[in-house]
Amino acid sequence: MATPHISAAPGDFADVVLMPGDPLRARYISERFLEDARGVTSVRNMFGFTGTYQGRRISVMGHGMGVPSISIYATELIKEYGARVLIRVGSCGALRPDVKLRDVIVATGAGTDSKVNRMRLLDHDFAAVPDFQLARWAMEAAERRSKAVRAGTVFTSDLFYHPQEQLTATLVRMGVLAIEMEVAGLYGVAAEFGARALALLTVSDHLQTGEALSPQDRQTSFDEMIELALDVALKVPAPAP
Ligand SMILES: O=P(O)(O)O[C@H]1O[C@H](CO)[C@@H](O)[C@H]1O
Ligand SMILES: O=c1cc[nH]c(=O)[nH]1
Repeated sequence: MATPHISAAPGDFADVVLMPGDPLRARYISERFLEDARGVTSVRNMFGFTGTYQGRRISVMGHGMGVPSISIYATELIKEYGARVLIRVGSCGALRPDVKLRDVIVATGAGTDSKVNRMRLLDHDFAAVPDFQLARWAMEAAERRSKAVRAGTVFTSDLFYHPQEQLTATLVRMGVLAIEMEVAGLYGVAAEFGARALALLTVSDHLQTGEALSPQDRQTSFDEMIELALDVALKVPAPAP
């Protein structure tokens, strides 16, 4: 039962899928955190793996860059492979001075310049929010691990190189923490197909100061975010066999 973009067999994916943008980060997560992991798809080198974490079956798959890309993979995972919980583990650019490099953000809502959610909702604005329980589990996990996280809104842009010079200042004025390229799309797909979604984001660069994480720092910071995502995954009741 391959789809146009996923070559896995039925049952190859777990009900919970962690999704980084970069497929190589998906491979890294499977090697670093999962036991008995095996590759289940590699169409276009968008790698997906399934294994276990503390005995719980979990998958991890890259989603690429941008709303169209994550929309394809999220839709096929939910509709064709039975995924019920999608957790984006991504990077983002900080907008506000009080948001620092390495901060982990629990994206409690996402504004966007993408039109996809308006296409879903008769051209009206859609409230792109995560599943509340997943977000709560993420906050509780952060507290247990004594990891400070930021909960707040982000902005999902179709353009990495944005032509509107006033965008950053306007988003700061609206209290938006960070900018990235997929969250609003993920929350829209989940809503459309009755799945649950959450996005955790690590601040990899700062739009105000120009600072950016070194590759080494990037790795360490992402590990902390992935541990939180896995804590959330462990809370999701496993499907009946
Ligand atoms: O690191 P990921 O998860 O890909 O996230 C961010 O990085 C990419 C841009 O460089 C976009 O996908 C953006 O959302
Ligand atoms: O989409 C992104 C990701 C990281 N930093 C940015 O400025 N934009």
